[in-house]
Amino acid sequence: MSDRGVLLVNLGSPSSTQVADVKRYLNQFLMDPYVVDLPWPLRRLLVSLILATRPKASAHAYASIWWDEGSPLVVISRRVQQALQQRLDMPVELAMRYGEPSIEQGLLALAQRPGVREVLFMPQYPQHADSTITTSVEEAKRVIAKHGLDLKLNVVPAFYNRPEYIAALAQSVQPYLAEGFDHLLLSYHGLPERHLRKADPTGSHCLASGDCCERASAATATCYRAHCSHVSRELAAALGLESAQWSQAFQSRLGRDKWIEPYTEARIDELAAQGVKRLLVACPAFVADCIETLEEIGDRAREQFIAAGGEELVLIPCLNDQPQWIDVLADWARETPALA
Ligand SMILES: C=CC1=C(C)c2cc3[nH]c(cc4nc(cc5[nH]c(cc1n2)c(C)c5CCC(=O)O)C(CCC(=O)O)=C4C)c(C)c3C=C
Ligand SMILES: [Fe+2]
Ligand SMILES: [Fe+2]
Repeated sequence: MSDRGVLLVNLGSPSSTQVADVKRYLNQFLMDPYVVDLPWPLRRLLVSLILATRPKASAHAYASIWWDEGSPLVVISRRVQQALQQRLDMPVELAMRYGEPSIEQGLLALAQRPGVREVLFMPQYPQHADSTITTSVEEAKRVIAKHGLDLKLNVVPAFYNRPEYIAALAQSVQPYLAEGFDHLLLSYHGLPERHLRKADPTGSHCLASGDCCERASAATATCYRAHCSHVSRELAAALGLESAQWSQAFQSRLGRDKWIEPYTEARIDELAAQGVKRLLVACPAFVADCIETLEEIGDRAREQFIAAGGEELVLIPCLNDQPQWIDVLADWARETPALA
């Protein structure tokens, strides 16, 4: 038996679609200083304002996509965990940064497994962001210190540039292209521009010019937008697409700050105005379908596109528990070098 265990980590969902549960989840999520990066008093004030109205609207949105077994994100992640467990000779646990199963529960479960001393910490995010990966790693460190766990954390980094990920994504998108399409929109989760600047170790590269993300720099290693652009370019190349056949945009903006552009909402209207009738949308910031894909794109963006003159918007499912993706995760778990 291995001295390693795997912890798959994703964002998490409310425990139910009740407004009170959604409110509790949003409070935990938005009070995370890596997500709303304001000093505590301002963060508390802003989040309290958001919590006055958003839980009701979000609960309604969650209810529209909820499955009998629970939140799609958590149910799919659980399926991935189980499928991965069948391929690996080491324990595999699932954890969510917000809600349950928590990172604390996941790490404690691994710590109780005889012989496990190293955790392969696998955040399920293709692109780096402090609001996703950094906060999860920091939470894991906090839990290890709090319980004095004898566990080493081996973090598998964002995989935007791993050819196996691009190949699995291309394989999942290809059948939809084969059915005919006018345009493929790659819609990524958005991020406040301020987060990009903060993550830039050079302090001067990100957003200094329109094409900063197309040029290699010391900032590239932690630049969310550069990672998205990399995935888009590589995916389009793998699919043999011409530049006019696809574009990239950013969804899910919250609040009044400037987030990275172009916004998906604006792009949907532009594409309809350009005469696109059959629009395919893939969401490569997510490996599991969730409220952001199923409700925001599959329901709301579809309605918007049709109202603007489009005929059909097809949401391409995330990698979810597709076998080719589970194989990739299993290979990465086996091949990640042990910590010294
Ligand atoms: C300041 C707000 C937010 C930042 C920054 C942010 C970054 C970010 N999020 C994801 C992935 C997911 N986000 C999801 C839901 C979601 N995201 C925000 C806000 C920010 N996200 C909110 C308020 C919500 C909840 C839903 C809503 O009320 O609209 C989800 C889905 C969760 C689910 O249960 O299905 C995912 C996944 C990434 C990758 C990211 C940074 C790049
Ligand atoms: Fe989000
Ligand atoms: Fe950048």
